[in-house]
Amino acid sequence: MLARPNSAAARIIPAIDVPDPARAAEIAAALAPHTGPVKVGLELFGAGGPAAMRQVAAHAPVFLDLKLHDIPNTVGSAVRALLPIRPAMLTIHAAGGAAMVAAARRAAEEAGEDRPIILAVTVLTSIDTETLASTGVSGGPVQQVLRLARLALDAGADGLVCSPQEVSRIRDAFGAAPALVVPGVRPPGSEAGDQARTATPAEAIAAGADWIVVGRPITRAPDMVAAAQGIAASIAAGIG
Ligand SMILES: O=c1ccn([C@@H]2O[C@H](COP(=O)(O)O)[C@@H](O)[C@H]2O)c(=O)[nH]1
Repeated sequence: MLARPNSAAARIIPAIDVPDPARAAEIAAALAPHTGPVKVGLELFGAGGPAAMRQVAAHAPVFLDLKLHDIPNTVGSAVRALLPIRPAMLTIHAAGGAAMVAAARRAAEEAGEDRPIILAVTVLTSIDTETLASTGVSGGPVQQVLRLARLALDAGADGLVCSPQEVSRIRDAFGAAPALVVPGVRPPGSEAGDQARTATPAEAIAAGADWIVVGRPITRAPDMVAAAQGIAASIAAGIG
């Protein structure tokens, strides 16, 4: 399994959300010396499938963020089908329930020691209190994140995806063991866009994130490498 990061740069997962596999491989090649694992998500996987993921994986371990959410048999089978492309990390939705999480973990274990880290997405970082309430969940994101975190970790998830605003609460409740991968991260002065629960890279890491996921603030910057280096410097200094 992928080890926890040991440098500020290694904590940054750039999200390569482009629909062009060749461009994605170029971005991965440029950023890999300055960051950690790279994210392949629904946009790139939808455009280029396993072949696109393999091209990216030539440069860095892949955080395959497909957010699987289906009946347990289907999710277990989907995880099994993805093992040959060797994702380092793979996401499922905690809201799929304990049996679904357990099926994902069991399937991942078929890969042996090099198996992917199974990460359960709690509440998407684009969801605020009002949006969550509109789906029938009252009490706010923190409460729901903690509820889903317990469900997922008890069922066998290796870690969680949550916003920077819940990281310290998760560490308080569950300690150092769960791997925490944290999107919704915005360097000071950058646009939140559709992200609702945000904090800066340094704040997310100080709260206890293992990895932060940063997409547009890096991939839409005039100089992607400089943007990634700036984020790493802010983490190392604990500022920003
Ligand atoms: O709750 C979640 C889970 C995953 N993501 C993913 O992270 C990146 C964030 O991209 P930005 O451009 O930095 O907003 C993106 O690939 C999402 O699919 C998330 O944002 N929130």
